[in-house]
Amino acid sequence: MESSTHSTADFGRLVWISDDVDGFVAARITDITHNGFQLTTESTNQTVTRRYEETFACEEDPTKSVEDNCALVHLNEATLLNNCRLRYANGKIYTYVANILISINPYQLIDNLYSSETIKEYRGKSLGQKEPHIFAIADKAYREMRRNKTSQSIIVSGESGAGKTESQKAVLKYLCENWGAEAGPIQQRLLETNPILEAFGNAKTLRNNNSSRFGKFVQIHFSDSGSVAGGFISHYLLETSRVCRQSSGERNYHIFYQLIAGASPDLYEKLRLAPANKFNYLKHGATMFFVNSKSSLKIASDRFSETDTVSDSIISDIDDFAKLEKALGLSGLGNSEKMFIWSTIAGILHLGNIEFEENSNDSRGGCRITGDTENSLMSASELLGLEPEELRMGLCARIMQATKGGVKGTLIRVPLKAYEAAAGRDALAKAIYSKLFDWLVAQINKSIPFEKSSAYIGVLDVAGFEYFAVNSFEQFCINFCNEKLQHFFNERILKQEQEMYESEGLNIQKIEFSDNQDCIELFEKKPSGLFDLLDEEAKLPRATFQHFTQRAHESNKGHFRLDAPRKSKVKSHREMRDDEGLLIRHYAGTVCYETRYFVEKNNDQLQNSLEMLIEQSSFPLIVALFQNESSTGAVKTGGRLKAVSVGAKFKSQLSSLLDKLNNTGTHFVRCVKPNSQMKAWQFDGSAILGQLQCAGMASVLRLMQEGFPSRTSFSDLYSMYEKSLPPSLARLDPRMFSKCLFRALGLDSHDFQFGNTKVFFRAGKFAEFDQMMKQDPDTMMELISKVTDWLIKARWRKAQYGTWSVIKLKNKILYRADKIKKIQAWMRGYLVRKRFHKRPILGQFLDQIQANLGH
Ligand SMILES: Nc1ncnc2c1ncn2[C@@H]1O[C@H](COP(=O)(O)OP(=O)(O)OP(=O)(O)O)[C@@H](O)[C@H]1O
Repeated sequence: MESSTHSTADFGRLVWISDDVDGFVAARITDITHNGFQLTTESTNQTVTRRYEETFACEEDPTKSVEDNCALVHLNEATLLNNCRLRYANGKIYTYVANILISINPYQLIDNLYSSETIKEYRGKSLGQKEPHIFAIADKAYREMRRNKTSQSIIVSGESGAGKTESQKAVLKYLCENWGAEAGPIQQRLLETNPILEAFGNAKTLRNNNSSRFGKFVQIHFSDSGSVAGGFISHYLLETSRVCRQSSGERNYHIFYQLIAGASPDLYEKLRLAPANKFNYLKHGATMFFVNSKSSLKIASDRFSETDTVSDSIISDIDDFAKLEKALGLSGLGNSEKMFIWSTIAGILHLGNIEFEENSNDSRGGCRITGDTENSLMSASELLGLEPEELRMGLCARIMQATKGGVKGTLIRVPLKAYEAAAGRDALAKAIYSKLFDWLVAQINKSIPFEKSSAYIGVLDVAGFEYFAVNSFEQFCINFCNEKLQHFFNERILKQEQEMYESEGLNIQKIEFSDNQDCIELFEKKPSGLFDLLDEEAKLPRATFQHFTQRAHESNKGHFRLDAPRKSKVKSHREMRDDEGLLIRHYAGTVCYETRYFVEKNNDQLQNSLEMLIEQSSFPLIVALFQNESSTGAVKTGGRLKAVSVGAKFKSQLSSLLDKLNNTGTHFVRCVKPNSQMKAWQFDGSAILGQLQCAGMASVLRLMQEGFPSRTSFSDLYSMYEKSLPPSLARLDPRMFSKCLFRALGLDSHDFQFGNTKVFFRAGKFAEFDQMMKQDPDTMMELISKVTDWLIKARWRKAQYGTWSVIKLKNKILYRADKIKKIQAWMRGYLVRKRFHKRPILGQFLDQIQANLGH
């Protein structure tokens, strides 16, 4: 609790205490001990004790909810959780914490929430003027882009299934519907990017039926006149391991099922498709289709692997395939390109069905393709434009360059063991899929070009912090990304904010927050950083994950953020050897990474023989996929192409992303997953609290409680109004003008503070601030007339005061003259009395002397 001193006045007071299930429950203080409280819980009437720091101040009326959390008297994580809970129970998924939007997934479509009518209602409205909404954030970003002439980013974060992608789609829709009309077909194409990205980049996981397995930054570019000019999508870290293997209950990328469900009979036949359970790359995960009972399209009965289906409000395999076809067409892809995509996807499925066995006839210990999967070899070759024999050779042997023995540089064929061939096959499938994804994004970008952009609004949607029972290289990269974003958030919201208060001379108490720079350095510092060590390991002739892990521990001995797995609180992690895992203390919690496949996953380059094989494809598009330098992540060094590891590529992508973010105005949307069962309107307090904490909301709340989240400089405010000002106001200096504006609006002096160059608003007062900053002529004229009125009244008051002062002064002067006369008279009398009073004494004294002398 904020105060450290507690007295009997606390008796009977309601506070929030932590609770394993609800996050916090209300309880009344019944006694105070030397280190904590004794309390009775409100709901269950139980007596409990808690340390002081485990209790949080509660509002006088805990049933009162507010749109902006900053309007509460006590800003802490308990009141935030309670406010969100109350709002969610009333069907409201959005809540502000100052300018940050919290969005809690309803897991149900809410009528009219994203309709065109709602879009109209939010246009031009300040934050706080209407109910909290993602549209209000989009509108704010747009207005700030126009006003400040700088690009803006909306950073949408949250764990898987929290609603990031839906939020991003809503922003896109809002911007396109409001300012996209002039962009013509580009607007439609921008909106149609989602079916393509989702088909190839989303999959059903245990946590989300439509989980994006890649990160993206979608930029909408605007012309000088403020209309949508085009767009650009950057993507990060597609989860390629999913192409070959999924956990039980999860699916591969949607496209595989969509193609099986939606292909016309001819296409189905041509691609030699079959139900999902006939393909190795699909059958280990869930094989059911997503269906929509209301759809007019029905999946042919012989395409089902199982009778079970899944229904989801958003996904339907057969309908989504139809949408995908349309979207690809809108993006400018013709029938031949679509056919290339379908045959590549089917080719990957058949490739996955090729199996290997050791070849006892091969004296060099090689393997061969099993007899009953020869058909799959034929199908895969045909669909990928390869010669079957070339594919067979490419898979069963590796081509290497001789470095000793014989002529140096001679190519030699090294036969592979069955398991090595299977690994090569999977690597090939993953490489083709990820290059296809890169190519599709590049096609989308080509279809939404812009000639001239004056600024953009970018929406960042990347996976939030992840922590599972087993954490591998994917979580390692995602969590590193989240550390970087958290650092950015800290810098933007917390550190810079406090520095500014100081430089502006505002007396705000310093808020402590945990700086995660040391954790970032653990990952990226040269040469001891984990990414660098991983790259170094790959250069060794006998690279092993154990050696990498050992070096990671040795090079970072004593690092606060790194420990051996045996220090973990989880038993299964403690059983890991020191050279098998890394225990990393992230800002959001400690994660134990199993390093087993780190080296392989970091190096996803295809063996030369497979790369050469693909180059021989008779399909130019397949060849082109692998020739695109930017998609391979290769860099030119001294005229030669040098392969870049996954980690190094991701690190450089992230650094350019952060450069972009640093140069834009930022808006944060924190998405929250309300429960792990994906149930509509179920609020699991404890899980939600954990997410709010991970999102750094506790420090924000403390800062907001003390600080002033909205501000503008006097000169900006003045210059915004300058052109419309009448001469009587134009004469004022910017600071004076701002003061007049504030007085005219009747703002309470407690709600704002004047700094050296800026004026600041308290939390919860954004509506007034934004009203002032709105550049629409009507509002400006209204405000100017208010200021003029106020100024006339103020001058009249001044004149009145002046007259009164003159009259008062005259009276005062007369009064004082009268009094002075009295004082003078009294003084004169006193002095005279004093003089003559002394004489008799002196006379008596002289008489005495004479008498003495006479005798
Ligand atoms: N605003 C919303 N209204 C209705 N349903 C929603 C909303 N937001 C999310 N959902 C539901 O939750 C599901 C998951 O949302 P979404 O895919 O946006 O999560 P995500 O945070 O992007 O997850 P991931 O990181 O796994 O991609 C959606 O498919 C949808 O069913």
